[in-house]
Amino acid sequence: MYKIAFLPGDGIGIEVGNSAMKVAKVVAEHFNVELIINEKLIGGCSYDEFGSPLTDETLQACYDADAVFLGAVGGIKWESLPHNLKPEAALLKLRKALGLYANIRPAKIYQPLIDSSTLRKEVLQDVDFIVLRELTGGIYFGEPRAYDDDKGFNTMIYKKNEVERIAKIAFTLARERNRKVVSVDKANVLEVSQFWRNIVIQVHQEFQDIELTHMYVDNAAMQIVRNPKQFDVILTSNLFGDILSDIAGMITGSLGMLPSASLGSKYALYEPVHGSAPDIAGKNLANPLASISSIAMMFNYSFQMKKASELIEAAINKTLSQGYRTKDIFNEGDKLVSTTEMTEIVIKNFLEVFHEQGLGVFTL
Ligand SMILES: NC(=O)c1ccc[n+]([C@@H]2O[C@H](COP(=O)([O-])OP(=O)(O)OC[C@H]3O[C@@H](n4cnc5c(N)ncnc54)[C@H](O)[C@@H]3O)[C@@H](O)[C@H]2O)c1
Ligand SMILES: CC(C)[C@H](C(=O)O)[C@@H](O)C(=O)O
Ligand SMILES: [Mg+2]
Repeated sequence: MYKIAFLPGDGIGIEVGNSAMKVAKVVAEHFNVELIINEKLIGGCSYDEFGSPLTDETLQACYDADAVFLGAVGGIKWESLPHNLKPEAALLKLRKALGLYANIRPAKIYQPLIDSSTLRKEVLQDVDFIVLRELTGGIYFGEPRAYDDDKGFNTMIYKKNEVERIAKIAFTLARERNRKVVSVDKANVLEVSQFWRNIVIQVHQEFQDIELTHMYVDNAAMQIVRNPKQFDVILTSNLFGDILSDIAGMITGSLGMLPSASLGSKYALYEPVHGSAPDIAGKNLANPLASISSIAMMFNYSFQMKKASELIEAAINKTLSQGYRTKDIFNEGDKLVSTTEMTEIVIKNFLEVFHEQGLGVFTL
């Protein structure tokens, strides 16, 4: 039995969150696992209901769960609230409270989408890398921070143990992959980045089988678009990782394709990389695949159900190879479908790949 804290949030978070839960239920049922889904408010909708974007009740539901799924938070309606009441503050507080310092954002090209990107096919073929973003430190959390009529400031700060633990994760992940880590920083300008680089080099002493290189963040942004195949694991700080992972999103054709896992020593949260997309919210247009793929990561990392995770990914691939596309990845000749239709087709394909593999009575 596994407990999921389900926080759909705002905008398309609700639509793609529902898709994710539908898939999770079907997958669990077929693997003979009981899922208990505990739905709670977070973000703007929580502010509207309780005057706070993150309540103790929601936080407690996350502490009590085996895994958290979050849709997205934010929207125009809440943009002028004070910083601590903004929907986004809830997400940051949640990440910090759960100690989710390691954010894994895989950028992998789904073969059927190779012609849908704004980038050329030859550039994209075989691209498969991870942006490993430090998630509970850096400028997102540094003090002091404030603004008034004359000035605004934030503090980019990293402590030794924060860099050490994320660097260890990077090298460990690389060991299971192609054994290459590029640490991305701005050491030519920022002291905090020089410190980051020094610590990464120190940690690397214990991982001599892994190739370590360093790259400035401006160059890295360019290299991801120029030649993404060169990357295996990109290790970077909170702010740089936020920006680089959206760039990496375009490799997959759309932000709506990019999943993520945020892990700490005790808790785990899964969410699509994209936001609440106010421009398409409530129209059944959103691409649910980033969320469904985040569910695949949940089954893999939190429930240790690798087979289930692989079959979800196989179902996504099959759906795409059949030509089904939401609007964000649609090209002439494709079959245009809504969020809910895409979800139903992925579920149908999951059932097919499940039975094709002769897993009719799969028990863990
Ligand atoms: N994790 C989160 O909750 C999260 C992440 C990013 C942004 N946000 C918030 O979301 C709000 C909107 O931010 P934004 O517009 O900069 O970023 P966004 O990711 O919401 O949208 C950027 C663009 O991508 C499109 N898009 C995003 N996800 C899509 C999907 N699944 N299917 C199809 N198209 C998709 C949108 O329509 C939009 O054109 C803001 O309030 C922001 O703070 C939240
Ligand atoms: C909504 C915002 C707080 C968040 C971030 O900046 O971390 C988002 O952009 C993301 O990438 O998860
Ligand atoms: Mg972001």
